[in-house]
Amino acid sequence: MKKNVHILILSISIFVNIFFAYIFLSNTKTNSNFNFSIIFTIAVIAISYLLLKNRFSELMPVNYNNTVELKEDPNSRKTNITFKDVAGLDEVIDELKVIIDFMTNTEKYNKMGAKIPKGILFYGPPGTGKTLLATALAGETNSTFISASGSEFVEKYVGVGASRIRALFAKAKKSAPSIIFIDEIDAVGTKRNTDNNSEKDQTLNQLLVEMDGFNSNEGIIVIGATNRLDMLDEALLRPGRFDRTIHIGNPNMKARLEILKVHTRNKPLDESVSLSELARKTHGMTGAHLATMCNEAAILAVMRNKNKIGKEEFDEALERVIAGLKKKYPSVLEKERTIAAYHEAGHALIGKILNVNTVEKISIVPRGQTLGYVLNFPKDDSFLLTKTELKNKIIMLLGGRAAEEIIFNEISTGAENDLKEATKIAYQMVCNYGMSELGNRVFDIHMLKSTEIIDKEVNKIINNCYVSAKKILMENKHKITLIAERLLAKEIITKEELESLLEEENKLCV
Ligand SMILES: Nc1ncnc2c1ncn2[C@@H]1O[C@H](COP(=O)(O)OP(=O)(O)OP(=O)(O)O)[C@@H](O)[C@H]1O
Ligand SMILES: [Zn+2]
Repeated sequence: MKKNVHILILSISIFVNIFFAYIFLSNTKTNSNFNFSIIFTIAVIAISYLLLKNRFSELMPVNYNNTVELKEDPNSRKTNITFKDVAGLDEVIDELKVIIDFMTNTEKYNKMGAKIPKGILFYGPPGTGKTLLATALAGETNSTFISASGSEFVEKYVGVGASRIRALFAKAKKSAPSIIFIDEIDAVGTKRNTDNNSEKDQTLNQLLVEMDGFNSNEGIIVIGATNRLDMLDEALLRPGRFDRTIHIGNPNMKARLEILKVHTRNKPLDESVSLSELARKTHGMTGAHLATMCNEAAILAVMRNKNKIGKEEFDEALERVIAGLKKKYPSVLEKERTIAAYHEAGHALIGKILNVNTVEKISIVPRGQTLGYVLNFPKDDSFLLTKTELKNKIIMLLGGRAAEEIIFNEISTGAENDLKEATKIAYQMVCNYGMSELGNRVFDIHMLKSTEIIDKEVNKIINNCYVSAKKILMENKHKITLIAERLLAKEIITKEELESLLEEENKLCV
């Protein structure tokens, strides 16, 4: 209520109070008047008291009054962060542009009867910019950014998770256009139990109900973020809910350079600082690490009374971040990176020499559990594979381990998936395709009393293929080194780069 109205009411009630007190004192002789005066006086005093109480409580400091609602909710705000603040995620940003167009030109889509996704799910390692990207999307579309964390529904608000979800959506509708961002959505979104009764499941059910309940043209987009896509309940990923999933991975060297540029944008840098050199040295780091590193370097420069941040500060800041990382993932940065480079070079070189698949890209940018990978596709959609083609596949799969053995005289656990795949193909050759010395027949492994004869044939195939892999790589040892060194310097080699690298080498050898 407005302050002036309050004062007016108070004055009137005091005046009426005095007036009736006067009537009461002058009319005590008649009983009915007496009773009326008493009741009325008490009522007026009570009303005055309540009004006064409210007035005082408004004047009290906020923390004495625990029913006061925060006027400015820090979790719901307009933001001026835009895509200019997000670096190295150009492909993701391109994908999000259609959402921006929808939120800013809703009519155009409505006319065509086009439905835009209600929910987008960002998944990938921590610190890669998922929250930042969601905030920037709100900034670009001038939407209200409403954020919540999945864990707060089940930890902080035990028993009220479902109603918090309802409130979240109600707030979003009231302040549309808006973006609801639910970080750590896995805390509420993991697969449900069959009894559906737990606090988490009730919260998840409410989230599903709310997502079904709003219309995509109401100007609300829900963005979820998780590091564990595999743990989510499928119901969340159904059309009309989080039907777009976007992977946000660790940045490669080019992306790291862009991120460094963003985080040094308003920092005075000394000429000695080379951002590309820093991008090269920060392999395995996320955007969050890079942001921390730039900030640490700036703090060091202030402490040293410098007016510009120099190379020394960056080197020291880098060491601090790496020291933190090393504690978390011992030796991921140098030793494993080198092993990964030679391992992937082994796969790629054999793929190229035996013409197995088209090698599209070789990378040692860590992804999930793997430290590197060779992206390769079959040359055509062939339905049939020959025995030689299957064997060549196995040789290529074993090329990673063979390269490790040749170069380091030691093997690592990095070949686990390769071995699984190679063994699977070898079993199929023996049991399904009749491609072993056991003849042109199939075997149902579950019907056999002993798998000894099968295992023997499988071992023979694998061992022969491993010998072939080592032979090929030994004959081309300098090429493995060439590819691995390029990988260590650039992290990613494209199909074209691999071709010209090997061509140059061939010319030199002629
Ligand atoms: N691509 C990027 N461009 C610029 N800055 C980035 C980028 N990625 C991360 N950062 C910096 O790191 C900070 C933390 O990133 P953010 O919180 O968005 O990561 P996240 O993926 O949401 O992590 P989490 O999974 O831990 O919530 C950002 O505020 C920003 O300073
Ligand atoms: Zn491998």
